[in-house]
Amino acid sequence: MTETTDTRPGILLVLDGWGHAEPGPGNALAVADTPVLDGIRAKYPATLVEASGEHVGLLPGTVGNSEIGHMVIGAGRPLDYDSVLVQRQIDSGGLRDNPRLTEALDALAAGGGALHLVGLASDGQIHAHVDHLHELLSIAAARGVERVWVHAITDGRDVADRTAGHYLGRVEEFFATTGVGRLATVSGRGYALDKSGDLELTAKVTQAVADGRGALARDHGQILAGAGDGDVWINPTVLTDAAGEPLATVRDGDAILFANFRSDRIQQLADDLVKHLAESDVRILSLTQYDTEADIPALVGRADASGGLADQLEAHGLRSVRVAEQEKFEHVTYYLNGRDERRREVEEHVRITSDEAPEYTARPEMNLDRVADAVIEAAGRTDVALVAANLANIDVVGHTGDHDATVKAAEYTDGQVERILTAAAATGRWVVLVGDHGNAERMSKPGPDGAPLPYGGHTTNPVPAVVVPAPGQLLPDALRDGGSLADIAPTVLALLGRPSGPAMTGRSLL
Ligand SMILES: O=C(O)[C@@H](CO)OP(=O)(O)O
Ligand SMILES: [Mn+2]
Ligand SMILES: [Mn+2]
Repeated sequence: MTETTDTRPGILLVLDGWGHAEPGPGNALAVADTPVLDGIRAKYPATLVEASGEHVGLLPGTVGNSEIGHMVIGAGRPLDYDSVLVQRQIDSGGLRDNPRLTEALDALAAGGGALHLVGLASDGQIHAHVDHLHELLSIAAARGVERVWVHAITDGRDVADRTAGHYLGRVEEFFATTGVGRLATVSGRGYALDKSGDLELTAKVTQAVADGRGALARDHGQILAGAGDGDVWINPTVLTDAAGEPLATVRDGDAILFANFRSDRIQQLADDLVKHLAESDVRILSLTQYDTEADIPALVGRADASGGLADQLEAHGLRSVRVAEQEKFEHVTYYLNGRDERRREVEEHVRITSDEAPEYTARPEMNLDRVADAVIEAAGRTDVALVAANLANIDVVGHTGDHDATVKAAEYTDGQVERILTAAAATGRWVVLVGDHGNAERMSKPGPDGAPLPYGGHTTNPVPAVVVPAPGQLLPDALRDGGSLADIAPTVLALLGRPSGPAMTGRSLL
């Protein structure tokens, strides 16, 4: 790690979903007209860094995601992500003997209560893995629990759309192989995993899961036949018996286990169900630790992510201003700080909100101009050592799967980056730009018949990392190749003229 003697304040821009791939079908970033981003990658020290799989603490071959991406950028080291910790407990047999789980299951077996499993049914591995339901069903059967209800959440965002039938079929196979379990409700993730605070969406799932109230269907085939808007927006539906009665409701003596390993979306549903069942005698658990208001016991704890950039800035008395739109505000604050909600005196947060409902395809610009305004304002302050911002468009619009809207999102981002670079030069600041995982560089995937289908999910591609020097700043003419997101915090600290944190295993790219 080379310490620059030339210490200057700077700006860290995380371009969400900004991955790298060779030009080709579906690469919206290669098609987009982005002269500023292309220009700095050619002119200034730049490289590609890994942002997926074991490089950032995910299982090998797993696409990157915003949580682990921002956590590793902040921590300056790979972190065992919750999905890895769960898989490790499964593989070691630890989950089977997990005392919180066995105590709950034994109480159900003794009292005749039912277990309700609530989770995203896909193998997208961003929020959940459907195979974890298989393990939980198998453990419940082994502990003598007779009734297990699966409340499946359909995806269509982390995996190709209209694949819910495939995954629900897998869940039905789990029932056959483990000898226990039935499907009780099916809800699209647009309802069940809303994180915008729209509790009307959440309530429809809570009523279906807890009270068996909502649209009715005899089997999941009937549900999918009516799923006109794709997997994300499948109406929360209750499965019924021949008489049209709901197969399951949550009763006293039952237990609910949330099976997503990622908290930031399912936590809204978990809190709503806890409130809804406050007067009931229902044990509620989660597979991993959730950031809910309610205190929900978790089966698998999370890795320690302390000692990162936020702690180093605080230790050196360096003020930072964090800026993002609401979709990515937690990422540039809470996750960048290692899932630590302590607000440090040297830290200021600017959350850009909008009162109109987001229309990402129609308005790929989102509110990025206001994000850039806030970055430029903070850059003008001499008491601010670091401005750290997330530019959300490329990922958030990328998730729509709409190639042309994503091209526009990238082009608009290019223009706003130009404004920020101009302000940085005027205020004597360097700028580090990095993606947190790939997305828009791959907007289509071959379907079962080989024909390209729209794909709005993340990728395992590396992401660009660029250092734009402050005017007159002396920097090496190239960045070290072969790095990962773990090397960003050490690079930022070196540019600030500070050493890496002792817990950081990443090394400066300079
Ligand atoms: O939107 C989300 O929750 C995930 C995709 O499911 O994306 P990101 O990791 O970028 O938040
Ligand atoms: Mn992201
Ligand atoms: Mn995303």
